[in-house]
Amino acid sequence: MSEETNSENVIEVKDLTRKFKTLTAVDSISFDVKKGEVFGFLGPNGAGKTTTINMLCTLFRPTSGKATVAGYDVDSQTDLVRASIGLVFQDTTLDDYMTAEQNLRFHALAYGVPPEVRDSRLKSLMEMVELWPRRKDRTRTYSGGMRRRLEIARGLLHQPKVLFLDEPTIGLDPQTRNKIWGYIHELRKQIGLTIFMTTHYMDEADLNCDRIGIIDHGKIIALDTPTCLKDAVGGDVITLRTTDNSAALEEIRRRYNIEALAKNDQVTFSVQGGETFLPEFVKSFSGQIQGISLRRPTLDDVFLKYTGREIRSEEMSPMDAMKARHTAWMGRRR
Ligand SMILES: Nc1ncnc2c1ncn2[C@@H]1O[C@H](COP(=O)(O)OP(=O)(O)OP(=O)(O)O)[C@@H](O)[C@H]1O
Repeated sequence: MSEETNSENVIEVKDLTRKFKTLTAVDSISFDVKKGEVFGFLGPNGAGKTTTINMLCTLFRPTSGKATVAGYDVDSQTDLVRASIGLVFQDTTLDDYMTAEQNLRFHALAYGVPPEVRDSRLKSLMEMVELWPRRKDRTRTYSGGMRRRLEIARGLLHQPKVLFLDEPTIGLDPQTRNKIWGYIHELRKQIGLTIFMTTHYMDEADLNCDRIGIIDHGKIIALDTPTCLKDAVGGDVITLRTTDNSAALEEIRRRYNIEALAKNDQVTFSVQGGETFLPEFVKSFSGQIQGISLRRPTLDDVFLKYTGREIRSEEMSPMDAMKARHTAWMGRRR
């Protein structure tokens, strides 16, 4: 029996925590995702995105806290949660020696898709991801982009309420990335599917997500629509290079009461009405300006505002990330 508390929310997360020995990978996070939303989970490598997805998909048990997906508890109603979700992970989980169609048929059997709808569903999903003509080919002959598209089709075969996508566009060419976003938006429009996805790509999240949660060191540091997150940066972003950046920081603080950030030989700060501020600033600045630019804030600026760091500054090794994901896929609930 569903325990849904708010029919609008397809995912509800309260104080969810996951520890690995002494490391707290996810640290008491709380958020909700509404039906039909494209919700993006954004953060640097090792921030806790995949661990969160793994808990919501019932692959990892929470250390503490609670989460429901489609109204079912991720810890005590795992089978019901699994039947309600589709999964697409970064690393492929297709069987290379089967054809694309066999991979999908196998999934349909495993998920108990009724035989009378199996063929028509399979065809329409393979057509959606433009792989119907290649259905008889073994997936080991598929490109990375084709595999990801097939995995999306497979994840939808049992008509889940939520599709979880872990870095769905990582490593793909721009054309395939656009296609994948096209499918996601189409699915949301046609069947009101809820999408929960993780990404490092700030620009994609900005363009495509209804709301974004930014996670860092296991904690959600900001959560809102992309527009509201960027508005909170406080205006236009000015980036300045001078011969003496500490003197520049001091002058900006003294004259404008703004705490600028010095990073990578640059000083960054934000102001309202950048177009009028900039010429006035250049005229009256007492130091030597080597370069200056003005732009609208991006989600990178949002991350910088809340953490004082750039999102790409901390990278977990690819091997580390692969190991974590492999462990999850082996299905060991730990
Ligand atoms: N199975 C595991 N055993 C031990 N530590 C783990 C395991 N899985 C993840 N971790 C650690 O938990 C932290 C969060 O990892 P997680 O994979 O959730 O981050 P992420 O934000 O998804 O990173 P990425 O963007 O690289 O996928 C990292 O420090 C990672 O090393």
